Amino acid sequence: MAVVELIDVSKRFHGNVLFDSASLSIAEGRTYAIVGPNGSGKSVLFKMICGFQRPDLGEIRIDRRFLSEKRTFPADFGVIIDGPAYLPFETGLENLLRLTAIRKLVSDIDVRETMRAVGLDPDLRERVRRYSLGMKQKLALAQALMERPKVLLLDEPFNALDTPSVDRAMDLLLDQKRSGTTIIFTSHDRSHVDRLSDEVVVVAGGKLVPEA
Ligand SMILES: Nc1ncnc2c1ncn2[C@@H]1O[C@H](COP(=O)(O)OP(=O)(O)OP(=O)(O)O)[C@@H](O)[C@H]1O
Repeated sequence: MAVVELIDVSKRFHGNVLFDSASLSIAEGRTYAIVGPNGSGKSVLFKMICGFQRPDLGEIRIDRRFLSEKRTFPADFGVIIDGPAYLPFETGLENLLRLTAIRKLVSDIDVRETMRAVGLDPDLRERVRRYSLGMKQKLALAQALMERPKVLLLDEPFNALDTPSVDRAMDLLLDQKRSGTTIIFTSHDRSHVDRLSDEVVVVAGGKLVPEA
């Protein structure tokens, strides 16, 4: 079964048609790059997959294994969409530990290890409010990866990262891919798309079209 399936999904805002009966099937263990110009609807697509926004028409099916018991949104996905809201007066580690305390799937040691893996010092006393753009992006990556989800939904995961940090993030995601994680991501950088993806899907004319 597909991990995520979009069936004839339509979505518009104030007459601006983003999706017009678009369909897409995401197979387990594959990595998909979603590409398209600014404003074409990539972030809206991700929000619809997560259940933050609803399609006007059509259906989005998520494999039941990834749905939490009482809810209909995919709790078991690791997600980066629109920089998550952190508590500005707490450190990066404190913010992440608040999140892992909800489900208790991983230990404090695991969280520290994930922070180091993305290039953040877990013992840094700096409050998140003082973080640079790149540090916030690393925190978002750590947040998405820390509970070792089987599906990653990453809107611009390499945004604001310097070259060594992009390489580090890329290696981490390639590791995830090798271990069978399903990844859906966007990037405006073709070299990132080529290095990471198995499939490229283009948002064009309201449809989701596999790149030839
Ligand atoms: N909640 C909303 N209400 C009204 N319009 C919205 C809403 N969310 C998104 N839009 C509009 O939908 C369009 C697509 O936005 P989206 O952020 O999905 O584009 P994108 O493909 O991710 O672009 P980029 O490459 O710049 O990140 C934009 O014109 C945006 O203004």
